[in-house]
Amino acid sequence: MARNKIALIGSGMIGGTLAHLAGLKELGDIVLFDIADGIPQGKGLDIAQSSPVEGFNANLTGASDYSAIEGADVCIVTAGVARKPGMSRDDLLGINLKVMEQVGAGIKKYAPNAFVICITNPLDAMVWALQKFSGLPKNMVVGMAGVLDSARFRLFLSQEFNVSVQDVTAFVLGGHGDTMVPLARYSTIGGIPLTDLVKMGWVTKERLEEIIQRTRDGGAEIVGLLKTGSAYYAPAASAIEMAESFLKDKKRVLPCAAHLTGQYGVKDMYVGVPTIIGAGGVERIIEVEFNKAEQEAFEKSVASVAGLCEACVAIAPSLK
Ligand SMILES: NC(=O)C1=CN([C@@H]2O[C@H](COP(=O)(O)OP(=O)(O)OC[C@H]3O[C@@H](n4cnc5c(N)ncnc54)[C@H](O)[C@@H]3O)[C@@H](O)[C@H]2O)C=CC1
Ligand SMILES: O=C([O-])CC(=O)C(=O)O
Repeated sequence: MARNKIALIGSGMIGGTLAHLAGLKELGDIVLFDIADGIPQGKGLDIAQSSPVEGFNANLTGASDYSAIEGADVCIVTAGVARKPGMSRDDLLGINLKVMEQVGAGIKKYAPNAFVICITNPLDAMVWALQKFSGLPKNMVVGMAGVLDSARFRLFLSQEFNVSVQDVTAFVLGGHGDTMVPLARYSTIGGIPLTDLVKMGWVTKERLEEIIQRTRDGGAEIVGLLKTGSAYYAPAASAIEMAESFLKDKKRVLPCAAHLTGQYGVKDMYVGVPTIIGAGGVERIIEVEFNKAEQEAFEKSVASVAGLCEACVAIAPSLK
């Protein structure tokens, strides 16, 4: 059986890490693409030279021409710019929207059957625009954010409770911005909801709220430390988990920015919700019940994403 083909559109910090992880996991042959000629070729060659040491088999190539992504099974999009300290993700909208238009055209022409995972920020608006620019089926275009935000929440919880990260589950839904919605009721330690752990005296409500706020600020905390850009190891690992679920038809239950057609009362927008990802792309959207406070927080987050989509339409009226 021929190997899968994985196209990485954008070969910066996340793109390079994606290529390394996809190689180590033998997910398929990898094409790195970037407009900065030399970078994708150099990173591809460097990672390929690690393969005899690590013992993985994958062809890695770099390109600055979209024809190289022809027939890709998966495209992971990180093309664009990242924020620096003092900026919000939303400040990237104007410049990255133009990048999504080019990327969408390239995918439409050369990889119309691919499963597309968008990472570029501001995530929910960019994946929405990318789907429209590419014209690919909505279930085959998805945004990565919830897996990352939930991983951050899981790490902070495992540290707080001194338990293995493997025994912590978490759901962070809504938009990938300051209004994201970490759900304590649907996040667990060994299957026990955090709200029960508060009742059991394992953690106070106030301390849990601090951990939730640190999760919301997780991206900014790293931007503040790195100063030159944003997180890339955990974002890459998160997108690889989604790609693997598609390629191996694992049907993982993962929070992703998915196209909504009325679920959660939202229409024609991408927002973070629990999904099932398998060979059919986003195969199912899981609608959990919200209590009043959760509903209000989710609606606030959706309103913020809607504002960003409107800002996109103001720049690119064809998106309407
Ligand atoms: N969704 C999420 O959870 C996360 C999203 N991000 C976002 O991911 C994006 C990428 O982050 P990094 O890899 O750290 O940035 P980076 O700056 O290291 O890499 C971006 C790459 O895109 C390339 N590029 C720019 N315009 C292009 C175009 N028109 N066509 C093709 N390539 C183009 C650049 O040459 C550069 O190599 C940023 O927008 C960042 O905000 C970052 C972390 C998490
Ligand atoms: O914070 C940023 O700009 C990058 C990002 O989305 C994250 O790490 O969550």
